Amino acid sequence: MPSPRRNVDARPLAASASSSSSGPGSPAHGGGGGGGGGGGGGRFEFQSLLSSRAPGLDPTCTRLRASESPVHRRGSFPLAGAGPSQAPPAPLPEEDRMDLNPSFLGIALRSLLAIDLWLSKKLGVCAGESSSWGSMRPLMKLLEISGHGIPWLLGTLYCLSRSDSWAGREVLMNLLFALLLDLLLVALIKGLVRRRRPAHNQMDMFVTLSVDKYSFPSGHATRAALVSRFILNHLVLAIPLRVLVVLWAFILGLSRVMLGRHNVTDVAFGFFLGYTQYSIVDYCWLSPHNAPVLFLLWSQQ
Ligand SMILES: CC(C)=CCC/C(C)=C/CC/C(C)=C/COP(=O)(O)O
Repeated sequence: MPSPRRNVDARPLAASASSSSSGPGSPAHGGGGGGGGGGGGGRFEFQSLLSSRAPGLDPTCTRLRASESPVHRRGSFPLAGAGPSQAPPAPLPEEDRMDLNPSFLGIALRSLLAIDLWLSKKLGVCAGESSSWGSMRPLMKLLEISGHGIPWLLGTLYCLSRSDSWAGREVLMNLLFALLLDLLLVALIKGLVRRRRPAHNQMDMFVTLSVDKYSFPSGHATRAALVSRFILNHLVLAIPLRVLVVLWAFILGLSRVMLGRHNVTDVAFGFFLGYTQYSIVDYCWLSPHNAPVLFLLWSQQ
């Protein structure tokens, strides 16, 4: 649902004509059709509406022969009083042409974004104490801490310091590597994309980095997917516990939207990124064979 970047100037054409031919709002400047003319023909639809409906306009507009019509002369627009000696208006800037003629991909992305914003707002039922599920907010915030970077980093370091087997150390060393890689990638993408958190979010999170003012992707969702995949692959757990790990990851992701911290796409991409990060960690798996120095250093601590 593309929306024209500039509003349509509803002034009579004669009034428009008195201003600059490429001024804001003037069709020559790319002001799209008022009736939702974001499509390729929006500019000309707007022009023909004006020339056919507005009474009392300069007759030079209506006297235009078909061959002089702007439909035939792309990039120009007839102006009241504009004589043949006047230079034709400059052609539309490239970015305006793209705006008026959005690709299928552009429309699909904008529609997805609109659905995303609408759904995220609907699901943000714990965004504030006065929200419809506001009483659930403390529970959601507890879940938030369960997926925060600090407890996971400190917990891993603690277990590493207590581990007395090489196998245990190897797994924990890789978990530490995974958590650091996750922090780095999420910070990098947040800094590049710079998508603002939803307007209904209250910024009352426990210890954040400066990039955490941005929402894409959700760091909690990446960690949930990464850690749960890691646990499922490296810990021998009974089936009910495995189900619990998957449920935790899913509910943690959902809670990000319910708390109003994120839009749905932030969480969906976060899950995808976390899942992919595990594949990277698995591919670069650190062991005493390929990273002996790391393991020796740690064992001397
Ligand atoms: C070693 C180091 C740089 C630790 C920093 C740990 C830390 C403060 C992580 C931030 C975790 C956080 C609040 C992420 C934001 O999650 P979203 O789901 O809101 O994106």
